Amino acid sequence: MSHTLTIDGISKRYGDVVALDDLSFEVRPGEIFGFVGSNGAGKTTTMRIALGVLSADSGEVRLSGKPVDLDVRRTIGYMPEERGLYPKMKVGKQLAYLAELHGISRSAARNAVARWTERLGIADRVGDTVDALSLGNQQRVQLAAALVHDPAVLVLDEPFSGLDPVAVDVMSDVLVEKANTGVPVIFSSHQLELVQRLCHRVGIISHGRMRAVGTVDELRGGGNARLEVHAPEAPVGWAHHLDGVTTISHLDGRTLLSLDDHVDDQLVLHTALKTGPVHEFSLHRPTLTDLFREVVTA
Ligand SMILES: Nc1ncnc2c1ncn2[C@@H]1O[C@H](COP(=O)(O)OP(=O)(O)OP(=O)(O)O)[C@@H](O)[C@H]1O
Repeated sequence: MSHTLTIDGISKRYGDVVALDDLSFEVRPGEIFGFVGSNGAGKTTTMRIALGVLSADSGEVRLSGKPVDLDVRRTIGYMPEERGLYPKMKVGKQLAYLAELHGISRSAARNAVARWTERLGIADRVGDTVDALSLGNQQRVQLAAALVHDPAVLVLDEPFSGLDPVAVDVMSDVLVEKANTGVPVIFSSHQLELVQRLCHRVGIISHGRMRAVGTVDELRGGGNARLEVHAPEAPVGWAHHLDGVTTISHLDGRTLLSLDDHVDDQLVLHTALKTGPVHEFSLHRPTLTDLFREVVTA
């Protein structure tokens, strides 16, 4: 059965710190949702509340309409940011134990451990204790721990941090594969190129509030266009007087401008030509990184 994870108006304070302020969004069946935001924006707090290990002051998290209780929690595959493995326990034994904790039979757990350790490239380490593994391999074990009980939802807190490029590819393939079976997948990350490439939709959180949600294309369409102008003789500030035009940078005759919707780029070209020759004039849509900067500094 496919599920929708709904975060409905959750707020959370730690003393005076407002960690989450009426946050709402949903992750749909088969969707990979990228959850991005600055350090301290509220991502981990949201995910911990979604899993039910932390309670919200107000608001609710539901899985297909059902509030997250102990039963629902067992169907969620969670990868915590602080990681949560027993360092002295053997990888295979630990994964089988965690699968059984989620209600999987012993033989099914054994099969799942074999399947996922093979898939994640750690099959030859099942007899080792976790603390004997490199950090990247511990992370693969942590992902295996989130997968061995065949979860209905995946909630992953910075699963890509510290992974080598091959491990990033393996992790990406696994998330796509799970989403293709109808599982909603949410992960947080600071690697925005990866998020842009992998996610169906993205949510940008800042100071505990969701500032933008949508497909990468929707978000990029909504952001200001970027104009790159190479006019070697143009003085600093040549575009400052133009209405709706913001200078982002100016270096060695190359100026990067942000254009509001109503701005006619030909007027900008005209202005640039008045300063001398224009060797390059190119308009592009913002990347997710550009949008992120715009949203979090707004
Ligand atoms: N246990 C806690 N006690 C007090 N304040 C906390 C606690 N946990 C989180 N906070 C505060 O809540 C806010 C949100 O933190 P959170 O860890 O959710 O952010 P984050 O987006 O996951 O950050 P990062 O990208 O750095 O992991 C921050 O201001 C943080 O300092």
